[in-house]
Amino acid sequence: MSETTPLVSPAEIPGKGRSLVATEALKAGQIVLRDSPILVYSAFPVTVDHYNKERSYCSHCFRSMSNPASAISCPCCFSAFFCNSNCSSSALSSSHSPWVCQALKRLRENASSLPAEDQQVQARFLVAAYNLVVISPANFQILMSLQGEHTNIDTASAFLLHSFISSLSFPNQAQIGFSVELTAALLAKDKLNAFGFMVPFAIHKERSVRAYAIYPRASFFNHDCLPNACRFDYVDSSDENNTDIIVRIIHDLPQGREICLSYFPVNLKYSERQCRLKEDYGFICNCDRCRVEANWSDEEDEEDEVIDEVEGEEEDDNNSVDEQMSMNDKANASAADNDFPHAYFFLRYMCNRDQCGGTLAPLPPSNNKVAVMECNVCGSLSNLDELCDG
Ligand SMILES: C[S@@+](CC[C@H](N)C(=O)[O-])C[C@H]1O[C@@H](n2cnc3c(N)ncnc32)[C@H](O)[C@@H]1O
Repeated sequence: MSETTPLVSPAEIPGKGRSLVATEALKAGQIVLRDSPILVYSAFPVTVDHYNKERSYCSHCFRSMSNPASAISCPCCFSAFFCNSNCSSSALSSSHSPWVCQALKRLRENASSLPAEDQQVQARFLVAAYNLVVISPANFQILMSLQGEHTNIDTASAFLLHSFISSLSFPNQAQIGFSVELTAALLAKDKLNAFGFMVPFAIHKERSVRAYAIYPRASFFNHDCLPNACRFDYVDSSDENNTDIIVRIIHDLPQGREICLSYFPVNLKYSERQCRLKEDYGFICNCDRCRVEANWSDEEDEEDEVIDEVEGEEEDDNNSVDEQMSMNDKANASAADNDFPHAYFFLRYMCNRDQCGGTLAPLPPSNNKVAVMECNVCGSLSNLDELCDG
């Protein structure tokens, strides 16, 4: 997308805050946003068990390390690993500045003061966020302008994390009003706006996140349980901007339509979606799909649960896949049913590869008549006609 002809522009949507809407009619597969992160941080806790995992990804570009044994480690903190000397030297003036290096060293040495693994990851975020004050005050201001208030965060947790950061002084601390409220507000911004880079998809391997990134413009996308756009990342590509996020339209849209992503795999059940949106994002979803599913009878929910239970006995640790199966079964059974008007979405836009749960969007439109769909989780490509025939 060029800066002069944006295909989406910010708008205020009643009850949903800021959002992005189409400035013109959009074609399936069109890229509506390409955005570079203001910060990226590792998703691994700092405890020893994770040491090897962390070595598998470059601490600067976050690409998979082709040969972890040859990674260049930071000689000062021994907590950062780089895939080559370019990443190592760029990191020293940005993501792994001397202050970050000192902070990560302290974090590793004092991991017992933050025993919960998610707090160690939050501490990594805070280190990356406060590092912006030193390396890019403008990006720190952008971060501060994103959604998320200090009141969204548990006070005890904010105090604990703030006391860790307070043990490391950094330049301009006074100018930014360094306080526990500021730390809590930053944590809230992370919670509401961070996107995860997954570890490469592999069958029979649990999905997990390698790093989190925060984007200035992609943070404006609101959620819908039947999204009309989905986001792709190509972290392992050799592209210079490999941590950019790319958002593509799933199907044609008219001008003025709000562009929404789903904040999690679309195959979750109504109750689970509502619960996650309330707990993690602080809102009650009232999208078209939720309005329909709110009226589904208890028996329908129980039917799904029975299918889940039977499948769960075979594979207890993969709930989302079980849910996908029941949603797909249901979609096949009632594609023309008014009770399930969004069945078409599951048939057309959900990846049917085992244990994937990704969403499909066409590749950008070309002269080629056949639409090629790409899955945003496993990356598989399929021909739309084949999918429909299937
Ligand atoms: C990533 S931000 C999206 C941009 C945000 N609306 C803003 O004004 O900056 C996520 C937050 O947007 C709001 N939001 C997103 N989708 C929503 C929806 N479908 N209904 C109501 N609020 C929504 C919630 O407050 C959520 O925590």
